[in-house]
Amino acid sequence: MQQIVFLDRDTIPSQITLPRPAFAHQWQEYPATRPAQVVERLQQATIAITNKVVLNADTLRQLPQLRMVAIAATGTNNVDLDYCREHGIVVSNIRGYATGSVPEHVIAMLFALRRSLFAYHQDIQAGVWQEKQQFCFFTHPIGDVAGSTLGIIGSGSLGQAVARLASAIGMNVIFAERKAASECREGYLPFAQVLKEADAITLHCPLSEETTDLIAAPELAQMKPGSLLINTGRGGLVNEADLVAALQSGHLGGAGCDVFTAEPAEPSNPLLAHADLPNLLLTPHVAWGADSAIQALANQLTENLEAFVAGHPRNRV
Ligand SMILES: NC(=O)C1=CN([C@@H]2O[C@H](COP(=O)(O)OP(=O)(O)OC[C@H]3O[C@@H](n4cnc5c(N)ncnc54)[C@H](O)[C@@H]3O)[C@@H](O)[C@H]2O)C=CC1
Ligand SMILES: O=C(O)C(=O)CO
Repeated sequence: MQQIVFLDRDTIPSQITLPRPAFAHQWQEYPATRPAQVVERLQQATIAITNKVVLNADTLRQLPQLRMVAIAATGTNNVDLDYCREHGIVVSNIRGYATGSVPEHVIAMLFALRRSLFAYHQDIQAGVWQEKQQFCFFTHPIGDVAGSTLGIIGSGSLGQAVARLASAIGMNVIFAERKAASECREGYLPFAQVLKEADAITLHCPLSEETTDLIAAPELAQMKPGSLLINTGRGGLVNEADLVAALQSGHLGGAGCDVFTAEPAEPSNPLLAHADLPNLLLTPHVAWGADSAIQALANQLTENLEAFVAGHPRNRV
């Protein structure tokens, strides 16, 4: 009988139905799991479900029963895929479930930053209006989203879905070729050219060795003055301290960050430590968080388990 252990069940909110697989199984779930608890909790497991709990080689080699890791997310950077491949552990992820939710979050951040919504809210709270003589006041830039250029890094399901929504609101969309590439595929522009030409950049590639610190001081310096950076990919794609410096210097117009190098982010994280910057918008990794998206994720998770047990794994990574 399959022994299924879900390590971080509370990442799926209670209003979402998580269908139980139809095959015979024992199910054990934990609201959350600390690194030190993983090995003990997965000792008998044949199938581990994890959203963000890290399963590295050190942990995996202590789990001889494990046959499948079902990642309850698209991003796979919390699991040592090489180890799993070499040791016959099937890994599956969830695909294309948030093509409504994430793009809406990205576009919401773009509008909020381009129109300085957070900054105006802060000024009203600080009593700035009472010092002015008019029905309105202008203390922060307000620009147009329509007609501006959006640079997209990562052209998978989310990059493409963001492109569709951005085009619908009148943005010009350009896709970046990989940073290290010497030639450009059709439909892509060189990475550096996208940095230079875009009024806003949005990140939709996976976190890997190749993409860690993809955007750091040199790349931020190449971005157009006043441009925006939106990161709903993974925190490690951006050097957080360098991003804060680019906002403080006034070179960057604003940044929207949904993901952080460590989550939950500590108060000492550079972005949290500067969360009062008027042009920095932070959300706690909730771009995927529309109920419709999470329900689609939950359904796909069960389908992945059933396909594995039926002998034809799907969404293998
Ligand atoms: N904040 C949130 O709530 C969510 C964040 N994510 C993140 O978004 C990422 C993308 O999701 P999807 O579009 O569904 O994945 P996907 O697998 O459909 O697309 C990823 C794309 O990135 C490209 N890519 C890989 N390495 C690259 C590189 N070095 N430079 C440029 N492009 C590269 C791939 O070729 C692919 O086209 C996930 O890996 C995950 O980290 C995903 C869902 C929700
Ligand atoms: O699906 C993903 O990769 C997410 O980050 C949401 O958990």
